[in-house]
Amino acid sequence: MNPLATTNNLATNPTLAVLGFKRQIVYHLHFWALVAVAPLVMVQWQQGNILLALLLILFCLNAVAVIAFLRFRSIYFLQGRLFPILAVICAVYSTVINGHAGLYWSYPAAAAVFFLLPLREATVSNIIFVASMSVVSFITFPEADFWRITFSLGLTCLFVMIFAWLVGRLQAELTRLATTDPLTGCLNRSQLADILNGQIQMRERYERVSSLILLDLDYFKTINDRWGHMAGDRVLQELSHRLSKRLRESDRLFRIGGEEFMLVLPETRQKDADKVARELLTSISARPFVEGIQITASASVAEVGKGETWSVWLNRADQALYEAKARGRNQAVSAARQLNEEPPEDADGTTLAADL
Ligand SMILES: Nc1nc2c(ncn2[C@@H]2O[C@H](COP(=O)(O)OP(=O)(O)OP(=O)(O)O)[C@@H](O)[C@H]2O)c(=O)[nH]1
Repeated sequence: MNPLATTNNLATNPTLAVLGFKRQIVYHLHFWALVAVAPLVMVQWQQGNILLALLLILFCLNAVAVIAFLRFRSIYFLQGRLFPILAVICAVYSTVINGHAGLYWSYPAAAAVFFLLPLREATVSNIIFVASMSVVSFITFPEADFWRITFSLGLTCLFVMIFAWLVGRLQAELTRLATTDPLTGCLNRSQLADILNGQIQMRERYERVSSLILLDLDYFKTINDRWGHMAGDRVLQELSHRLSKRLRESDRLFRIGGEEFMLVLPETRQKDADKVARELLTSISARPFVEGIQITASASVAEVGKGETWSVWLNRADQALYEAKARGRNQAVSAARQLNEEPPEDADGTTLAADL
């Protein structure tokens, strides 16, 4: 896959969009820095600054490697970390030997650090950078210049740090908004394929078997009709609260439709997932919801089968949910296994909670 494709085309999920955005930043910074710095190699070489010219060659080689790895291998060469380190070293050394001509490069170098390193790492690096530049300018330039350089470079760092921090927060907030359902806070469908595929890989590679539960409220329409939509919304909120209280931290809770939820239980076999489903249905029917609303739910349970895709896995669970509804609701049904699959050791019929 082209690493930059996620933002050139429309990304298929929010996590990929953020990844694509970060890759674009790394790619463009390295590309344009290469264009700007390559001619300087000749200039410094001709001026006899051999060490600086060699450092700049190293900088350019790193930029070429990062661009090539991102384009053709979809990976970060050295995590993109060599750029800020070399940029800072070159800027400090160039200021020592070239005076103001070298100093000007410290401003883009300081800004680039914030776009390439994690915020905390970038802040610490730039504090060290500004301190080094202050020492160099104190030794190299008149006192008035020393103050100007220290404050202007410090202020540049502060502005870019605030910008990078706010962009990071905005990214996190947009990802949260794009991946969760605003009413209940559960995950929405955007994460569904990724998470189910992750469980399938765990099964294929490590024989770690996961299960999923589909859960759908019974006759929810009548709640809306009788108590109104707001009450219906509060039931859904309380339901997601009750469900998440019973789950482990590694479990994932999705709202995949109006009153339909999906729970992914990593490393949980069918038998244990059946038990969880029964307990969830009990927790729904045992106590009334807001305004004394009494409601039940139907559920289906499916362990991931060997070699099956996420849509086949989900489809098996869907069929079992239809069956739970058809059998009179308020019960959980185990999904039929794939045709080519052996039955579980403790297969005991399909209806699990007819006695609820
Ligand atoms: N309050 C509220 N209602 C919703 C929301 N999303 C979907 N619904 C309602 O949920 C109801 C679902 O109705 P049906 O699909 O007939 O399902 P049901 O009444 O639960 O019947 P069964 O599933 O067959 O037991 C519809 O009336 C939708 O308007 C929501 O976010 N809030």
